[in-house]
Amino acid sequence: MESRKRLRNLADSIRSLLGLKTHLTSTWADSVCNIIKDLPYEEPFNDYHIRNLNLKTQSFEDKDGDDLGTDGSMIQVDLAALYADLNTLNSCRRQALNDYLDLKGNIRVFCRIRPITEGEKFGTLRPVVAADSCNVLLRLSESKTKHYCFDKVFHPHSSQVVLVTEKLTAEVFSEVEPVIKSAVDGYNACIFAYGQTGTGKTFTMEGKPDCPGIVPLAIEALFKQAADSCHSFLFTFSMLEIYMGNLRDLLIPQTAKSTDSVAQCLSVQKDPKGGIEIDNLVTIRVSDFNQAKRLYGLGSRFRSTASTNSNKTSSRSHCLTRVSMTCFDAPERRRETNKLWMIDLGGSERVLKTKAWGRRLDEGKAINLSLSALGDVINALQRRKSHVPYRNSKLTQVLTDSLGEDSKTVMVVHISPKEEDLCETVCSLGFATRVRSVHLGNEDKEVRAKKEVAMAQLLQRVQQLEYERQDVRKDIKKLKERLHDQLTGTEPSPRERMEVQYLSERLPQCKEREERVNVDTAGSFPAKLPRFMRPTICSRKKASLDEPAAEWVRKRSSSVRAESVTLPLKAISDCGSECSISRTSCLSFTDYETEYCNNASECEIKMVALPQQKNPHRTNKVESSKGLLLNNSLHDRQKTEPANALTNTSGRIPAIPPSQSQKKDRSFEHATVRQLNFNGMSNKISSREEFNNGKLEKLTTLEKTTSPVEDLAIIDRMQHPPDDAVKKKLGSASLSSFSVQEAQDLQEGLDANSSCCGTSIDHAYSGVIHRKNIVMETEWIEIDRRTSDDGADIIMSNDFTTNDLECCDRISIITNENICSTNQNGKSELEAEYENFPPKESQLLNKKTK
Ligand SMILES: Nc1ncnc2c1ncn2[C@@H]1O[C@H](COP(=O)(O)OP(=O)(O)OP(=O)(O)O)[C@@H](O)[C@H]1O
Repeated sequence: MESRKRLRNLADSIRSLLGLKTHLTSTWADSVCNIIKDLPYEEPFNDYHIRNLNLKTQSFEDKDGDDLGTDGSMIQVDLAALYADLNTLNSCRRQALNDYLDLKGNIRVFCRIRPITEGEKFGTLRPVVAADSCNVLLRLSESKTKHYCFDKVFHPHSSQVVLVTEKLTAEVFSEVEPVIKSAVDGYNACIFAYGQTGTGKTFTMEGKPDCPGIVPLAIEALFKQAADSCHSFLFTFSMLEIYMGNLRDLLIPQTAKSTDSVAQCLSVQKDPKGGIEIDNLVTIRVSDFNQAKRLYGLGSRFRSTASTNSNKTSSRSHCLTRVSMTCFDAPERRRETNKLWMIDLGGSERVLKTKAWGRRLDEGKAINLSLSALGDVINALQRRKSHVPYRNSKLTQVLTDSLGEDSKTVMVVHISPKEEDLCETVCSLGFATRVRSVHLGNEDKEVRAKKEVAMAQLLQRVQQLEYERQDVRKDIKKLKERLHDQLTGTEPSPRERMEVQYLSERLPQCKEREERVNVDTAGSFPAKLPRFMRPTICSRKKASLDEPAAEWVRKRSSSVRAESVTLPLKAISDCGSECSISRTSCLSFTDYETEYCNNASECEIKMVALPQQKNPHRTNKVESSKGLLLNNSLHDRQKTEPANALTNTSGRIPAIPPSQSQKKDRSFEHATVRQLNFNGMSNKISSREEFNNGKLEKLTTLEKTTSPVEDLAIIDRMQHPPDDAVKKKLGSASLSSFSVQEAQDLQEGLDANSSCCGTSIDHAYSGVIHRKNIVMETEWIEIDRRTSDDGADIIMSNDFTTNDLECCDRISIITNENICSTNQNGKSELEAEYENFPPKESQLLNKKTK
């Protein structure tokens, strides 16, 4: 009876859709229905969409019938129920988290106290800071103390990563994590590291290889949580610095001169709806954590740092790392595209104390000015002022759409425990209090205590929901496997049968929970909270609890959606990759090789795909090859510049492949840098350079191929100083970077431009963005990008770890003429650097951290 009614309705619908005037017969409708019913069902069963729910209903209805009660359809029904359950849990978790953050305040401020370092212990200094979990006590004098309150205080011994019950837990990061969850839920978010120079901002954000900081952990968490959700996300990565009020893209080769147009073409644009976009900022699509982490490593290397009186490797700019995420199939998210900003702010400093002058002074002033502007903006937001002075600095302009009521912000304020830094500590804590004060400042103790209880309950609920989600996901996985077995005809094992049995018993509980939650959300949440603590209409809207609110969110989201298109890239289309372009520029970051090149897109970016699999017959050719020279130029500007040493390539010196015993012989490592590099690369390429008539000459010869990793490890261990001849050469040499495969390609007359890179610092970077993304050098050269007093960017050296070696298929040598720029003592920076050779272990370690 029911099905007849449906058929009649269907006939009516079809008729009205087709606009037919004649009445369609039920026989015709029957036959259409049969056709529809017989259509193959192809769509993968991978989420909880309405289709599944319909299927569920239909299957339940048909259970009484004959043919739909099969195992396969039952599993599908169960899966649909589980997906629905997961969906419910997701919304509950999102809601609980938002309530929690509402109570905590959208701007949370933590304080981290730097430990006293080894050197400081032996001075006359004494710690002036005492702290408990939320308070900092500052001893201003013997009789006077000052008290500051924060959302959380990290003691000097608070470790970045700790081992708790055999599990690594990130102490600092765990406090930041709720913001990451909000980012997955579609909120814009900012995480700042603020503080006096040398107090550990970079340590907190970047960390070290053995104790990663907030940025790597946050990116990892983003990917994990996105994978755990039922949605598909598209992530893009960008990195820039704000140096002396100018935006610089850290993911494109930094030009040698800050006056270069490439360095200045980034500009902040605001669309009519308030969304902020940075024109020409390179945005690289990343599909997993490792890709993003590698990019972060690359960007960090190009950051402006310099030695100051306060910090040997002081960051002279604000470093902004942006991860944007887009999710099209989750209308309940706050925005379709949202951003997570992680910002390592430049160190605030008192000019009088640091005795900075010249460029260092200007940098310090620029940093202080923009920090002050940031404080003004956050303060205006906290006070809910009608005017928020975003336009007062580039930093706040860039963050306009990510700092505000509708965003989440965490600021970690860093202070030094030293007595001599007391003034700066007072300033930093004053800044932090100003940022935080209004939101929670005037609460009395009782109110605050109630709030704490409510927050603890909410947090507990979030955690509990998280566990439940994990359970459901496990169940889904099992059922999917079972379904797969069904489809492929594999017999279930007794254990699998038991699991399925168990799951079908669990499903009614899921349904129960769904109903319970529906009742919960219908009323106010959380019911036990006093009225002032319950979510406002606004926050309920934010949490998408009310249907009209969800509609509103959807409308809004279109306005904040980033302009992003995905294009198949010609050069790599064979490999099925894509290039995602944001506004003017965006790179897809796949495992294929990527190079920057002058004849590429508008922003001079070229994607190059080199064959991943080596052609076996090439090896022979390589063995027989002699005297190969690789040279390339990225920019026209550089093409016309005669300064590049690699253009002076007339000389040819036959390279003698070292014997195995030579490779292991440490004395062999005393040879010239380049020789060492390529000989180190498993005899694949031998390269020599010599000065002939005052000109640098370079010769590279391909030899035999063996595994590169093992031999490269030799380079890693080298700690010998360069000899005099090398030092001399470095004064005017340049950069070269190429892989064995590229050399082979060249040998076969393939595209020379795409096969190698490198004649200047820019090219060093092209060397970096390659399949394995490593620029490698000899141990005694470490990368440390500095900006000299005359504005030239200097890459002093490069560092790498043994882990890097494992995925290395490219070597770069950075020896740039800019290195010659002199320091205050009239010595070249490089010369000054070499005075310290051989570097002590501690020096190396110290440098590697930056
Ligand atoms: N919590 C910590 N534990 C161990 N070492 C730390 C900690 N915080 C800072 N350090 C060390 O102190 C030194 C300075 O730290 P860092 O470079 O991160 O300071 P910064 O605030 O970023 O300075 P700047 O603003 O000048 O860039 C580094 O050697 C770092 O390893």
